[in-house]
Amino acid sequence: MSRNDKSVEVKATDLKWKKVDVPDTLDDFDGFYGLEELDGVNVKVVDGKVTFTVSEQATGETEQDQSTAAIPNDDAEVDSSDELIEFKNFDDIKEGELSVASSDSEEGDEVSDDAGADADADELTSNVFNANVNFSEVEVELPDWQALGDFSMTTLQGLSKLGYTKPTEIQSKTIPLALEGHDIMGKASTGSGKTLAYGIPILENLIKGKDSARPVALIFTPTRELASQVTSHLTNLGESIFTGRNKFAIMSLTGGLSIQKQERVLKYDGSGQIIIATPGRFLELLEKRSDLVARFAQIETLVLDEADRLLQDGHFDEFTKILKLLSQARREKEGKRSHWQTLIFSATFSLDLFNKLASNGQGHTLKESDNELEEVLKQLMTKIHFKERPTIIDANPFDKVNMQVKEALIECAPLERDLYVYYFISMFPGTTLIFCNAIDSVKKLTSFLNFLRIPSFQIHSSMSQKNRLSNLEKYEKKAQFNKTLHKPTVLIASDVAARGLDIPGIQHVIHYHLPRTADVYIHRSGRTARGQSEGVSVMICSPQEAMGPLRKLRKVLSSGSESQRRQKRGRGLKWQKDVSLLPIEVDIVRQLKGRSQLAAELANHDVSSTSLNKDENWLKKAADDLGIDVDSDDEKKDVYLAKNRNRKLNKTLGKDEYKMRKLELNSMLDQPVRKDMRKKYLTGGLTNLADELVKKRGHGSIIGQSDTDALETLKRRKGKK
Ligand SMILES: Nc1ncnc2c1ncn2[C@@H]1O[C@H](COP(=O)(O)OP(=O)(O)OP(=O)(O)O)[C@@H](O)[C@H]1O
Repeated sequence: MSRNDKSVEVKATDLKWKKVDVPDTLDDFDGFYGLEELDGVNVKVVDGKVTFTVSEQATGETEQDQSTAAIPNDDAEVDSSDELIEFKNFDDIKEGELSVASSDSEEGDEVSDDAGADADADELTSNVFNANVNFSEVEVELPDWQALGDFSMTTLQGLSKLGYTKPTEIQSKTIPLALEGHDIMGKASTGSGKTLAYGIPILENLIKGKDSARPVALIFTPTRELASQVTSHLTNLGESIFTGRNKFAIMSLTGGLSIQKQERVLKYDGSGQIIIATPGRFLELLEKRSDLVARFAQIETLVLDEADRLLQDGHFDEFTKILKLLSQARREKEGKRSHWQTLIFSATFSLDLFNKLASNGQGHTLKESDNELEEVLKQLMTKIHFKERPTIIDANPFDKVNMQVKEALIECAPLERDLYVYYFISMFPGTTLIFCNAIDSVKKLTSFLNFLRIPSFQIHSSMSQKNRLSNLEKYEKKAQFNKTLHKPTVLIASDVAARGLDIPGIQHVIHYHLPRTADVYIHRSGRTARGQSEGVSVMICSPQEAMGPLRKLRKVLSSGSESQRRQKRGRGLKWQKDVSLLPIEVDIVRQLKGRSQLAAELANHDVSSTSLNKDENWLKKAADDLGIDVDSDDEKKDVYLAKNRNRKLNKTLGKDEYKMRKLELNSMLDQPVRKDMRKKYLTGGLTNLADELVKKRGHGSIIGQSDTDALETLKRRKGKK
């Protein structure tokens, strides 16, 4: 198509497909192997959909001319965009799918009306072309993204491939300013796309940068998992930049992995242009290799993801040391005036952070009327040297918990937490992430649920990095498989997994223990309802907790300036009205009680005996290292060790006892749980349960229970109020 031709968009079905003769060796199976090709057509992906444009001149000609016009002759200028389209995996296309595309349909074929043909054409385009198009080889248009800035085709192709046709609110507000180099403090709810809000401008700088030796950005995250996730998010988005570029251009630097290997990789040309690091490991590297200080002092952008967490606890000291080293080196090399761009993001710039920062400085306690973010920023500016006063972008000014999260509460006796976790997962067999405040509880709950034949995986901070990542992968794989069977899959974690982790498809978050602070609650609950999806967050607490920690938590969550809240919700809600009680089917709880108790005993045995073995091995190893014999009486003499040992021994079972309980539990688990226990016969009562069973309708493991979706159950309940 020559440049000065105007082009018009045409449907796939209106294109002049040309059959390609298939060699005689292949039986043609009624065209199933029929290859079709096109030329003189410009392919473009707009808003994620494949479109075809041909020159206006070509569409106005006769059938005969069009077919020759479609074949560029020697002297006609062949536009680089003219393409022969060959679709890979042709045999993936179901038979007849292309029949809509071929213009020379056989005589007597049923000619569907226009609307029907259009619908078929759209279906064909989506099934065949969008599913098969290789985004890195076609031109992409994403108008809503391109309105934010002049993006490279690499970024647009990456966004198209990921299916992100529209930016989220925090992305729309952040990206234009970030591209201009401004300092930004961004706040947006969990799962709202903050990673790409700072990631896309940085990727654009990498793509457009001329000097592959100059580092572009340093991104700090509080946990290794989050660093590895941000690395894969950015690598996925910018996938096509790696052809002809060092594959370590984007890399993570975290603990738990070999520091020697990381040093070696950093020596390759073009490596580490974008670094995603945890402060501890990064500081270790800077202190070990002064040349890295000079190198990374040249960055264009510094990012603090989960900034409030990074500036709390242990991270803060490491972080300020890193900034001091880099700022000093920058001043020496490029003078006082030169400074990198700083972007800080979180879903919670919490009061706790403010009070911590204020307590170290000359700050004052925040009054209700103050603007929380402004005050936190004032404090931050005494700790972090910004290039200018950062622009505050608050994409979530009113609500703290993501609006797409439906919250609920289960009140139960302190010793019935396990039973109600089992009840919830039995009733709502989806994907569930359970948070515990203690690692011991994580271990016990994992064992408890596995005894109840509920596939459960654990991640907590005392596991090695390798085990944490492999358990996360095992969970995701199992969840993918169980989803097709409508069976539950559970991940149980300590708060190391509370922040930032973007685990696909988590439907429910359960707070087995109430979190210690409001921001932990917000981040935990934000592991569900990612992107555009919705989710459920359930707190399990005793009546005593309901009047103590829960009351405090709900009041902090429902704080924020009252006028803002009233404006947003029409009237301030009392905290009790914020959260609905999860409806409980008491007769089902009763049926689950026996098996829950047995599983709890078996889990206690498992965890205690494992721990006792570990203690013994540790004691033996310590004695060997000291070259002394361990005398069994020594333990008895040490009061603490003896007490600790007895506590664990009391939870272990004898071999026969263990076997008996396991047999008893398994025979119980083979009995179906039945809603409304009083129904003796499957065919009696209002619903014919036998019919439901045969047709596999309703619940997979509770006969007579139809609801399997917690979100719908809670929405329906909210509607009743
Ligand atoms: N423009 C977009 N359109 C659709 N999905 C998106 C878009 N941007 C990001 N996502 C997806 O939304 C999910 C959440 O993104 P991300 O992890 O960046 O959220 P976040 O705000 O950083 O969350 P958290 O506060 O928990 O760290 C991810 O699965 C991401 O791939």
